[in-house]
Amino acid sequence: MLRTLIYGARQIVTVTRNNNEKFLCGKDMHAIGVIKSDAGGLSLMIENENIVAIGTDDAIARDFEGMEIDNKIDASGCCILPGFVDAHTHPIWAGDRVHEYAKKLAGATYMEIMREGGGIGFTVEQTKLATDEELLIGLVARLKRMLHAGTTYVECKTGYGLEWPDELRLLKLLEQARSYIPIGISITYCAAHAVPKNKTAEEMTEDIINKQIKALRQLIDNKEIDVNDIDVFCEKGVYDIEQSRRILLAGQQIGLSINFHGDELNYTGSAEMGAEIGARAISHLECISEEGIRAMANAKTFAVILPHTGYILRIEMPPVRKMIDAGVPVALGTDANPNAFSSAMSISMNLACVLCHMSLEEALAAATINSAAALGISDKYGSIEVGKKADLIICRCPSWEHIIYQFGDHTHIIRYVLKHGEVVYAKSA
Ligand SMILES: N=CN[C@@H](CCC(=O)O)C(=O)O
Ligand SMILES: [Zn+2]
Repeated sequence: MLRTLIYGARQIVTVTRNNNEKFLCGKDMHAIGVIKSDAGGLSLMIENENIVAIGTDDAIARDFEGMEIDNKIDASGCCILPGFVDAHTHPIWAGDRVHEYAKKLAGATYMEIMREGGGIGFTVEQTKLATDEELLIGLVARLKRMLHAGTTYVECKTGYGLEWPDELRLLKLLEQARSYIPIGISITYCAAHAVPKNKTAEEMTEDIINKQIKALRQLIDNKEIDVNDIDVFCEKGVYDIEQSRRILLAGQQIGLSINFHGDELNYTGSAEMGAEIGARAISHLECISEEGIRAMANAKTFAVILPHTGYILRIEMPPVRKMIDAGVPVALGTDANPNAFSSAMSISMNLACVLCHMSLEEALAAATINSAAALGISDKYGSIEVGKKADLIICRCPSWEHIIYQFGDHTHIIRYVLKHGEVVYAKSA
């Protein structure tokens, strides 16, 4: 057995307060657990991959007296937080879209660019032209940036292939990435991300249901690929509400959880439809209705908020305060993709606080335990609790809030990132 001790910390941010909460909602999102030391430091003991004890340095030293400790990490002057869980990313693609960024700054909308063949269509073309090796190198480099920014688990969507052979290639590369980088990966199948040129949404709906999802089922049954969720871009001019419902239900029938893009640029009724069919999570929701908020609160469907997207597109932010007050569990993601080019959850949290009016505590709960729950993994990840996986960030700062407050400066603050108890990133002195 490998035993690792982290000692001397100023604060340990457990996030959950009563152990075993699988997510936080309503007022509980603001009341996160933080252990502070009045005198002396705080310790956390890890055995193999798991957290086995949390307490003062003195108490942990007493409890483990005489036992062999293989690694010791000095966290004096530091705060320990759970690794961030990024609940929504599109990390596998080729060809950037910096030229479109300039167009957007000059006033072009997301849909205007998409209708001219840019946006997702442009990235699909560039991705098709790239070799497997190029795609894998780009993917692993992006995942590495995320890991160094404190993300220890990430949802990764396909969606720049659209048709089966191309989507299959992306699935295989996402699966391969697991052996190149120690970050947790939850794969989401998102062939319904856009409609390919010369096809209609109806033709693609049939193709995805009758061809792609059937082929996917075989791969999953043969244990060739571990896919978790099914996704659709449910949006005016992309997949309509009924096409989205059919695709999502077909995915659900092969055992995938429903986790999709809805009510982003226009109100489509995605929130109501998602809650009705048992979606675990719906992302964006900038245009959600009051009825949609009630439906998601009742169904306890996670709202995955992506503030970087609203910021870059200069669109109205989702009504996050109303959602939290109504009891919708709120999670957070970077949306990392060639439109919203960003990989740091600390930046998403800052934007969530300033632009979506979340408190620091709510933003952290959304970026940890709730994002883990939005991916169905909060039994093991998303908080610091005895028995959970030791996915941790050690930050040098006077109090944990600095990781959000010091906008864009996470590289200066994060000293160590641990995945399953192992140091996978250490800031050079
Ligand atoms: N809205 C749809 N999909 C992505 C954007 C992907 C892209 O533009 O390449 C999103 O979540 O923002
Ligand atoms: Zn997205």
